[in-house]
Amino acid sequence: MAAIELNGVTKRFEDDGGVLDTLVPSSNTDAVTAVDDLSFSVEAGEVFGFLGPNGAGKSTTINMLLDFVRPTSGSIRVLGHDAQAESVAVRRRTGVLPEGYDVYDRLTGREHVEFAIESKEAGDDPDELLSRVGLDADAADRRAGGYSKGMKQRLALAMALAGSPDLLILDEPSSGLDPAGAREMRDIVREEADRGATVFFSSHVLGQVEAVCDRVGILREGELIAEDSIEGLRDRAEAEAILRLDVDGDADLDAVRAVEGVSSVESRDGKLVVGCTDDAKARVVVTIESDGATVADFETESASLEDIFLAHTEAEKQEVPA
Ligand SMILES: Nc1ncnc2c1ncn2[C@@H]1O[C@H](COP(=O)(O)OP(=O)(O)OP(=O)(O)O)[C@@H](O)[C@H]1O
Repeated sequence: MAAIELNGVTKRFEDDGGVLDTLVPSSNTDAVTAVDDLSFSVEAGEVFGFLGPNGAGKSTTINMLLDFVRPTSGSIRVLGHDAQAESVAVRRRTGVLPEGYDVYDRLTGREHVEFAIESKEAGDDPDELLSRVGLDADAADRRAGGYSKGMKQRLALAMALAGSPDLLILDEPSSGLDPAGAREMRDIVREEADRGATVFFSSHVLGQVEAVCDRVGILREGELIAEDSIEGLRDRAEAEAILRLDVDGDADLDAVRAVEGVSSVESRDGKLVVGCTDDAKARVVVTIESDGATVADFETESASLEDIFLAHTEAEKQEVPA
């Protein structure tokens, strides 16, 4: 069974502060399409990494799963419930670590977790949850206003874990955590998946999701541009070469993009960087030179997973090299 299912979901924020109104004329130039005809599903028990650069629409999607934001069109089901009509049922069964969680300065860490346990009508031991995220009894007794950024993030995770939710939604969970903290967080994600929870994990850092996710979806400008297992992405990376070229003169980038086997073309550090299959390398050089430019030098290397991610997310930033 799918734990999360989106069908043709679009969210346009109008200039009225984001209030849903499908009757607002589409000619409204101040409107932002945060999510554009998005369809995908996450299976129960899966750890799904939701990747994308800043502003891609990740938080908007999460807010729609929880009915904090209403889609302009399309339908969303979460844990078998309609995300809008049955949002109370969804939230009861979901633990959320929101991006940039603001603590209540004057409440202690323990009081935060007690509050989360009560609101889930659960019977967890608050100290156990706190120690699971690495906050000891001393920290539990302190007011959260004095916590470091990483401690606040740990506290938010403890609150999300209250009541052993069927679905965990973690928005940039590693932000503010040191490497040891990020590792502990990943261990908890795996433990939660092992007990059968579904984990929906958003991040703009590929490395964070690579170690822990079964599958990833890459979002760019509100659209899902890739959906694959980490293994699938790795296979793709192995089949790809990265070509870094020093070009004298203006290369016709559209012509390079049109070369069979080319998946990305962009300018990085004054070089033209082309992602392509191995056999397309010669065609790329010929295409550049047939247009009057000269390839002064070039080097090739295998693509890393990071390259694949950047190729997908930065494709709009293509420019002619200086
Ligand atoms: N309430 C809002 N009103 C107007 N525009 C909004 C609102 N919320 C988000 N947006 C716009 O929607 C787009 C997607 O934003 P969103 O916060 O969903 O991206 P994100 O992928 O979570 O980014 P980040 O990684 O920076 O958190 C952006 O262009 C943003 O400016």
